[in-house]
Amino acid sequence: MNLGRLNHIGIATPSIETSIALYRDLLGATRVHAPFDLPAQGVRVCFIDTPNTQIELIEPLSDESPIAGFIAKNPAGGQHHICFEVPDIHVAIAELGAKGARVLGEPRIGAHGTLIVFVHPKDMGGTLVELMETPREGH
Ligand SMILES: CC[C@H](C(=O)O)C(=O)SCCNC(=O)CCNC(=O)[C@H](O)C(C)(C)COP(=O)(O)OP(=O)(O)OC[C@H]1O[C@@H](n2cnc3c(N)ncnc32)[C@H](O)[C@@H]1OP(=O)(O)O
Ligand SMILES: [Co+2]
Repeated sequence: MNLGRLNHIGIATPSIETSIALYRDLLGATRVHAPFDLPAQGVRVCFIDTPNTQIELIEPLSDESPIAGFIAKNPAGGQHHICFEVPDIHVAIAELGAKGARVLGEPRIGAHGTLIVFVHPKDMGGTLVELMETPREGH
């Protein structure tokens, strides 16, 4: 598996609008994309561009959201996951499994429209890691 670029840092929040204001007004973020719902993943998402990666703000869409538990434990939100690009998600899954790491669920389409999976935080030193298949040119 070739670990690629840091595609985004996932920040869980109880309110995407509140978090947008923080990044825009406190940190001077200038490229804030329009928020959108990702019902299949149980989250509302907003990408904020930085020069070398993105911030991915994620807000639970319901109590069944995979991040509802995180927000219950961290009511103000906080850093949730980091996402790296990989050339081939299936190769990554096979190699991680062969090394005994738990890959959570089946690959599914993420917020950037390519296949993603998550590695259990307990197998990555306490950090929830998302792997995302590198977008093809022009996508
Ligand atoms: C997909 C759209 C978008 C994209 O980029 O394309 C996204 O990234 S959306 C992101 C939201 N989706 C996910 O996070 C899916 C993967 N996550 C999961 O399956 C769960 O969140 C899971 C399994 C990591 C945790 O589930 P849950 O919170 O229900 O379980 P526990 O509370 O029992 O937690 C178990 C254990 O893990 C620790 N934990 C939980 N979340 C995190 C985290 N974000 N970072 C680090 N550690 C985490 C939790 O503290 C528990 O540890 P323990 O020592 O047992 O208390
Ligand atoms: Co993500």
